[in-house]
Amino acid sequence: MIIYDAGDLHLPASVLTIGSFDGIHKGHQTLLLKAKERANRLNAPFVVFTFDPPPKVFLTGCKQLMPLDDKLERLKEIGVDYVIIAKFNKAFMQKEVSEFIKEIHDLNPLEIWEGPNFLFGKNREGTIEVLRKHFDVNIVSLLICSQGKMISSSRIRELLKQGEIIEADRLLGDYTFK
Ligand SMILES: Cc1cc2nc3c(=O)[nH]c(=O)nc-3n(C[C@H](O)[C@H](O)[C@H](O)COP(=O)(O)O)c2cc1C
Ligand SMILES: Nc1ncnc2c1ncn2[C@@H]1O[C@H](COP(=O)(O)OP(=O)(O)OP(=O)(O)O)[C@@H](O)[C@H]1O
Repeated sequence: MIIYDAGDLHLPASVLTIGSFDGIHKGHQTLLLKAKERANRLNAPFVVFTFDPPPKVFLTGCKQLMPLDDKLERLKEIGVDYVIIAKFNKAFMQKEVSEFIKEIHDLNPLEIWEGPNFLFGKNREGTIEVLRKHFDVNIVSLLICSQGKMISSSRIRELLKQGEIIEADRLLGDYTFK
């Protein structure tokens, strides 16, 4: 189910992950599949809180790897129960860390899952340590590629810019979730 306003969703329990997830590359897939596994284990709905457009696209004008509809399709294949899509704009960006945390409380996450470099809130002031004061936050290890390089949406954008389509595709992965 797709929700456009986080305030519209109140859950007694959930497993949550928050992020841009542009491209749903292999690193994202590792994180999403781990969170899904935990949601199944805890018998709680799996919620993804994402942004449209991805914050980096809005802030820097860089190329978006994947249209929103494709992202939603991938998330459905992974078995996400609820996707919250926050419109990322100047007004949303001003939201304080404490206000965002209040919204998350309405989802009653039993666990939040992120990668190690996750930040959130106005001026990117929200860290994993801040989030841990309120929730059980779990971190997956950063997935790197076989040459030891970082897998990230930014790196894939860079590879595409340089015409390295095969390498970019490799990092995006083949989406065999079913
Ligand atoms: C309430 C809120 C406010 C944000 N404000 C800013 C901001 O002022 N500057 C910024 O660069 N990013 C801002 N972001 C985006 C985050 O830096 C980050 O992109 C987002 O939490 C997704 O994490 P990810 O980039 O690891 O996917 C904000 C995010 C949230 C949730
Ligand atoms: N290679 C990776 N391994 C594990 N988790 C990752 C990896 N890349 C991103 N994540 C996690 O996925 C979530 C969403 O991150 P985000 O969409 O910003 O990814 P990103 O690839 O780093 O994007 P960008 O390069 O545009 O900043 C965050 O919790 C982040 O830590």
